[in-house]
Amino acid sequence: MVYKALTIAGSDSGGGAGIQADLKTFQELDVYGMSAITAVTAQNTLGVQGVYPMSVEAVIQQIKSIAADLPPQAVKTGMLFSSELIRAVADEIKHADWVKLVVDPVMIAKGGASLLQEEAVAALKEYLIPLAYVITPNIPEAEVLSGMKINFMADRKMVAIKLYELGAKHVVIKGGHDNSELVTDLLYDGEQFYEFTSKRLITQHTHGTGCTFAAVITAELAKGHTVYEAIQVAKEFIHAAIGEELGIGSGHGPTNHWAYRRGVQVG
Ligand SMILES: Nc1ncnc2c1ncn2[C@@H]1O[C@H](COP(=O)(O)OP(=O)(O)O)[C@@H](O)[C@H]1O
Ligand SMILES: Cc1ncc(COP(=O)(O)OP(=O)(O)O)c(N)n1
Repeated sequence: MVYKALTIAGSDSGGGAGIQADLKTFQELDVYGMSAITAVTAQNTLGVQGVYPMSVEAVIQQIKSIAADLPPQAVKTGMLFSSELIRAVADEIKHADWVKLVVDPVMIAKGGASLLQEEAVAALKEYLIPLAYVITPNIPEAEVLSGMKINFMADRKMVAIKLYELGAKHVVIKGGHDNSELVTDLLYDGEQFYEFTSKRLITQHTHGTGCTFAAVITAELAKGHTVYEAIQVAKEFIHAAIGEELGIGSGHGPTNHWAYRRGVQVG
């Protein structure tokens, strides 16, 4: 059986995040990767130098072409940029009846560049999040989506409930932006909370962690694993990818997508 996953996201010319991170991750996990590109970014480890959105027509045709011939078992969305693109992508996903949908609500790159227009947040909440099987915001994204401030784990739990009420079946609020010694990602499935914790690795090479983490979940869902199992793998994958630095570029370097496959053990 060949498992197939589709990413609907932006291109990162530097190869650390976006479509490139997703396809590398799918490949590392033995899942056949496909893409629908929503925007091209000119980007490197120092920041984002340009954002060039695709037309709605171009994005929709890419998705239709895949749906007609290569139906994926799981789909991920990343950078969607505008409310027009969000609405059109949500319509196509609904039409294709793709259930295993991982929505990574990408808003701002680590260097500060905006990858989502401000007015598009409402469209994310109204059209895409209700279709999500899993949503994977980081802390700042969860704050924007909920309109609530997160200081402690108790706040994160309240926000997770609020995001679940938007219609996502599983909410994962990632902990990379917290400053504690341990990094905890929180899962809420509508009934219970689960915490996935690892040691915080001290490095500036964390470009693309969110994309990679959500791509692992997508790949594992495509293989038929549960959300809980998929997050366990995602946490191990990202820990190895951050832990064994490639050390390339002079800014926030990309993670190492082959570290997990090579069985790298990071303390
Ligand atoms: N310094 C770190 N050490 C270990 N794990 C990390 C670190 N930073 C992020 N992670 C992990 O990487 C994933 C992405 O987290 P986060 O940085 O919050 O997302 P984003 O890249 O979307 O901002 C999560 O699984 C988180 O636990
Ligand atoms: C094209 C593109 N998509 C998404 C991101 C953001 O990726 P993320 O994994 O959140 O990593 P950082 O940019 O925050 O390091 C991106 N930069 N480019």
